Amino acid sequence: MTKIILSGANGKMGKVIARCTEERNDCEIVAGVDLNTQAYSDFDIYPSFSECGESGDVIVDFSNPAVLDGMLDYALKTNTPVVIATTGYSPEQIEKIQKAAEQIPVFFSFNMSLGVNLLVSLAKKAAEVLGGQFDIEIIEKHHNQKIDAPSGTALMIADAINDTLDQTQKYMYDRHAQRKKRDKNEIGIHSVRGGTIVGEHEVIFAGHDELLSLKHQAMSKEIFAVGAVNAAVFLKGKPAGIYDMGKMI
Ligand SMILES: NC(=O)C1=CN([C@@H]2O[C@H](COP(=O)(O)OP(=O)(O)OC[C@H]3O[C@@H](n4cnc5c(N)ncnc54)[C@H](OP(=O)(O)O)[C@@H]3O)[C@@H](O)[C@H]2O)C=CC1
Ligand SMILES: O=C(O)C1=N[C@H](C(=O)O)C[C@H](O)C1
Repeated sequence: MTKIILSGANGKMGKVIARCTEERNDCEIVAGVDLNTQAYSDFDIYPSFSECGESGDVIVDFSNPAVLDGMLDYALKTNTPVVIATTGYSPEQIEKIQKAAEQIPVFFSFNMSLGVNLLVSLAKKAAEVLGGQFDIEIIEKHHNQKIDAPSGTALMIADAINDTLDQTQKYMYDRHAQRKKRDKNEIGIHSVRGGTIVGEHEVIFAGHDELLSLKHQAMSKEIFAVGAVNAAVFLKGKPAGIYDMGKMI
């Protein structure tokens, strides 16, 4: 039985995770952390990690970048593995996560769905073949409650393509102020926000008279919850290091 501490317990994803663990017999939530400490299930919710009086086997985090420092302090002090799904981190925060992974197991992915993991592989393959000849643009669409833009997944896809193309690409987030043609070595990244869109990511490779499009559409938040809970069960007992979807499936 994997005992989970749920960070962001009162958020949209936190509540889906709580529901998802109730249907499983290999894990349970023993405590939550959230600014809103109102309990809705049979575990207590603490306002911060420094006030969390429980211990668990793994922390699962869908919260806010502001939680990172306190969460990593707690995880390092108590030697607790962490599944980090939150997006919107600064480069310094990402470095901090990587440093923590030298001491504890950290599962870190901006998208916990199976399909996006495959989309990343397909986009890398397409970039290998078409990079340099086709223009690459990423369009992400999310609900109107999302705080960060572009999405963590859009950046993860762009980084994977850029790795394949030997870091030759610049990211272009906004052409509003541009008074020039598109640069050959750029990846355009565009964000749409509206309604209850769960999450869509499309990568287009636009060439002369032809266009290739790779698209993933999330139909529910459950796909992320299932991936994150599977990651928590997978992470228990693993040695220190950085893990992602590719290492789990
Ligand atoms: N990797 C993946 O597959 C996925 C990642 N995500 C990411 O997960 C994160 C959460 O998403 P979602 O559940 O939709 O967002 P919500 O805003 O619904 O939930 C976040 C929760 O964290 C709480 N919170 C914010 N700041 C703090 C703080 N300083 N200390 C303690 N709790 C805090 C919020 O409280 P309050 O509302 O009071 O601010 C809220 O209850 C986002 O970064 C999102 O991008 C989402 C889906 C999939
Ligand atoms: O905030 C969300 O909802 C989501 N965020 C993640 C991201 O920023 O990529 C993943 C998913 O698309 C849903």
